[in-house]
Amino acid sequence: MDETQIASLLKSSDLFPLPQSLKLSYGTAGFRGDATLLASTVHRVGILSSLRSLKLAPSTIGLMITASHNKASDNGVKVSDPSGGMLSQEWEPFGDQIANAPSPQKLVSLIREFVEREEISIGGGGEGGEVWLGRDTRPSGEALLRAAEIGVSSVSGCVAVNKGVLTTPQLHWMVRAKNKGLNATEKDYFESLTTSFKCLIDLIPNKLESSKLVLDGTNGVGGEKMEVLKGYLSNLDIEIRNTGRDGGVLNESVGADFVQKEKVVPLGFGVNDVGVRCVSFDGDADRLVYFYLSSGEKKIELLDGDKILSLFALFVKEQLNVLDDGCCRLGVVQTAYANGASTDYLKGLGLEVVFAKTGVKHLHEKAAEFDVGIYFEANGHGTILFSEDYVSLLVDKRKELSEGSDECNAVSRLVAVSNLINQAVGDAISGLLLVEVVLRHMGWSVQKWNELYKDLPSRQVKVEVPDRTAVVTTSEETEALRPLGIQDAINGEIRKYKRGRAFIRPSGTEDVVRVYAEATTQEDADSLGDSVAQLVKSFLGSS
Ligand SMILES: CC(=O)N[C@H]1[C@@H](OP(=O)(O)O)O[C@H](CO)[C@@H](O)[C@@H]1O
Ligand SMILES: [Mg+2]
Repeated sequence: MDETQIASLLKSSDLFPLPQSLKLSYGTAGFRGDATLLASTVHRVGILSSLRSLKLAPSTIGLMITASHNKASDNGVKVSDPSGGMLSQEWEPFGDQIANAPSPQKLVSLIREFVEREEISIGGGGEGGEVWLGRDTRPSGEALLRAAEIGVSSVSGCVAVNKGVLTTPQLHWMVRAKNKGLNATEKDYFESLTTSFKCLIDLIPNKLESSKLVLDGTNGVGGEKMEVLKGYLSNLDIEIRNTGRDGGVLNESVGADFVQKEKVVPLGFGVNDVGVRCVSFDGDADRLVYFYLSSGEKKIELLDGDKILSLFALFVKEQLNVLDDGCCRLGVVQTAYANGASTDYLKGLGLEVVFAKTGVKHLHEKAAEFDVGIYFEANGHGTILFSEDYVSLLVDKRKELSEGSDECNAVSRLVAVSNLINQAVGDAISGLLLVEVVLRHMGWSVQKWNELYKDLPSRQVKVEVPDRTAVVTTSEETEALRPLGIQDAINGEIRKYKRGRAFIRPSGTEDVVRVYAEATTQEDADSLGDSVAQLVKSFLGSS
């Protein structure tokens, strides 16, 4: 790094001093926190993104400003690698180091060391770097995006391109397309999704009239983008509520996280919606869950990520059965939060089920090991990954099949699904379109879909503790290794309940320890959850 580069980094870092006592970690999904404290973090992630782009030159990197399901006053930042996947985990420790560097001088010396170690060539006349920036609808997003732009441009030869308000999956999709040399605008995203959606609808053998779907847009970017998408589609009957324009607050008693965790209707939904198929997005539209009201009360029937996964798995498997394609390795990936009944159901279908740590970066990695890998977190974040080799095999196969035959239709469906469902990351918009197609294909109502299996009652509790990092778990997060003795105490509680299951882990996105409990009745699940939460408090102290 030459003197001019060092001076440029020092000058731009002076503009964004680190707030006192801020301690951040890249976590499950990037850096998150109170938006007023994040300018230095976002600026530094701008620098990191430029370095990543130079390291992998020529390539475009994505930088997304969002705090997803967290409250509106929070914000955050996460990075997309050129593949459209999450930032390589190998770079996360460097991200942590620079985000927490106490002074511009220390920051620059860390960057200097890293650039040398990684042999990144800056301003050497090689390929320049490019970072595409997106943000959700949070009011703090604009100023933070500006901080990111300044960070990106303080690295010589790197340019920041502001793509404005986007969902997280849109940005990931666009970055992936750009690096593959494909058309990569937001319009291309909408066109690609709607073309494959129409193709799948055309391939439905017995088309029935479809009923109305109601979307809870969580007062965020997802509702806004679904309104744009509606303009591209004639065959989707959808009503959009909680768009953010009707006075509601982002994620406040609305959205996928609220609906999935609380199991009650979001604001804006009520007695008039009994029996209607409804869907909720989260704040950056990378998660979706379906639900319906079975009575006039607030309680809902929830169709979570596990049920969406099961629906997708059935559909894909049905197509593979038509092809009699025993050589396609189809697998599903879940986390410890997956409802035990869903895992039993999937295994009962003869599917290979594997487990990963919480956070889509972990699930994505495992799903990519299959020809077709379906992954979902129970909270509704997931997608279907098709290996490139398998898609080309399908495309070649289609050429040999007679048009309109069952085999040809099955191949066409699979290829269309690979174009519809976001290959970069879980995407509420493309997930919604695929659920709608599959339900119509099966001729199923949301109630019928819900009957695939019955969820075991479960309960999630958040416990605020002085230091959540005191909880250390095994790699699949089902057992706590620290604090010493807590797992034995948890096991003691679990043993008291029929089909009891419970685990704890530190959240990667909130300053809490999470407790998950499952049992055969809701009372038992609640009681198990509460007693494990009590154990957490007594081992770690409450804050
Ligand atoms: C139990 C739960 O829902 N955890 C969520 C949540 O992570 P935590 O590390 O649990 O805070 O946010 C992540 C990002 O959206 C998501 O991937 C994950 O599934
Ligand atoms: Mg999200």
